[in-house]
Formats: sequence, structure tokens, C-alpha cells
Amino acid sequence: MGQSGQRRVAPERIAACLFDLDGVLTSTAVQHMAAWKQTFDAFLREREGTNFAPFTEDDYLEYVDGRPRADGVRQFLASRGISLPEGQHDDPPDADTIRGVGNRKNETLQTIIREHGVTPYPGSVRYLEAVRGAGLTIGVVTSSENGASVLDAAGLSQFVQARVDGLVITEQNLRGKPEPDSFLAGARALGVAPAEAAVFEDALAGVQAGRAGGFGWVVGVDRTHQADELRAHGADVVVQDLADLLVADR
Ligand SMILES: O=P(O)(O)OC[C@H]1O[C@@H](O)[C@H](O)[C@@H](O)[C@@H]1O
Repeated sequence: MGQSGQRRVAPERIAACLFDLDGVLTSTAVQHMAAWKQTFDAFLREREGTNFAPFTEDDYLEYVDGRPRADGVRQFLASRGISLPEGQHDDPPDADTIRGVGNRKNETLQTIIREHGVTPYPGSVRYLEAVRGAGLTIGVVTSSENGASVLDAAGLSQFVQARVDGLVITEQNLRGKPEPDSFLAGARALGVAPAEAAVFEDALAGVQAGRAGGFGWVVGVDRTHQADELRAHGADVVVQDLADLLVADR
């Protein structure tokens, strides 16, 4: 299907679409947040006693959402005046290091995913089909080290021509979102300039990365009532669901 005579899936200058995963294509952002809450609340309770101030959704959206695992731990603990030694990537989950706390959360996340499964947003699947049908290329750019398994579990790997995930970010020593490096790597992998690529993101750090990289179209996906913040951090347009983009004239 060409784009002439059809509603466009994206502005004409766009040849490639780079999708964040958790919260954009799949509903796993909710599972990440639940795993972080369990992990941080247990950590704070042990450190500060039963009067500890719990980890909130606002904490998640500001310090953790969209960022690589260790960056999320470091940022959130810093907001509470706590610093831990960095540790090593494969620290055991009971280590009181940045990496250990992150790996604790990963164990919890994997249990939650095993119990509840992974669901793609139906509107996102429809949009992916339309993007593919319109002849645009598709990449996934996620900070998550679980990116490949989540895409597989959601049945979405068939759409993806390039994947930059948390493991690639570590291997290639890229700076995490809100820096643009991972999206720039995604555009390189698809052979397009940033101006020819669109970024689809639900996280403030993610739209910020899209803006910082000079991407041609930054779409904020508002899953948590933060449309104004998404715009303020760099979204050109904000939708509730990717399928909303299929009805808009442009
Ligand atoms: O711990 P993982 O699976 O490597 O994920 C890192 C981050 O990946 C992002 O996609 C999520 O928005 C964050 O919530 C998550 O913390």
C-alpha cells in the first residue's frame, strides 16, 4: 500500500518509526512500576523503618521511567539522599549496590511477567500493521534488558527490523535516555537520518531523548495523564493510543 490516496501514518518526511516498548507497544510499563515499587519499598522499609516514605507513581515517572535499570536506581535513591556503591552488572540480587538493587527488581519483574504474561496494546498492533503496510521501516528502542523476550512474548518480533535494547546499550556503551544515543543507534541501524525518523514514547525521558536527537517527529503516548509534561519535554504531538494516529488527517 502506498501512501497516496490513503491517510498517512506519519508526516511525509518520515521513512522510519522508532518505538519505545514498555508502555508504548506493550502494557509492561505497569509491571515495571509494580516491580520497582516492591523493590524500593522493601529497601526503604529495611533502611528507615516502618515510617518510610513509599515509592510513588510520581517517583517512577520522574526518576525511573524510560531509563536504563541502573540509572533508575541511582536517580531515585539520589532523590532520597541515598547513595550506594555502583557494584557490577552481575551483582547478586541481595547486594546493597546500585546493580544489586536493580537485579533484585529484575527478579521481581520476571516473576510478575511469568504470572501475568505480556499484552500488546491492540491500537499499537493496528498502528504497526499500518506502518509496515505503508512501507516505512520499524525499530524498537528500549532501555530494558528484557526487550527481546517481551517482544517475543507479545508476538511483536515479526514487525521489528532493528532492536536497540538495554543489553545493546551496555555493550555499545551508549548513554541512556534522556540522552539521544539509543534512538540515534536505532536510526543508524535502519539507515535513516534522525530527521527522517519518528520516535514514539510514553516516558518523559524518552520524548526528551527524541527531541535532543533532532528526530523528525516525536510522538508522546499518554498512558498516565501527563500530556502537558510530555509536550513540555519535547513531544510534537500527544495521543492516548497509537491507533489515534490512524484517524488524524495530515
Ligand atoms: O530492568 P529492565 O528490564 O532492564 O528495564 C529498564 C527500564 O526499561 C524501561 O523500558 C522501563 O520504562 C523502565 O521502567 C525500566 O526500569
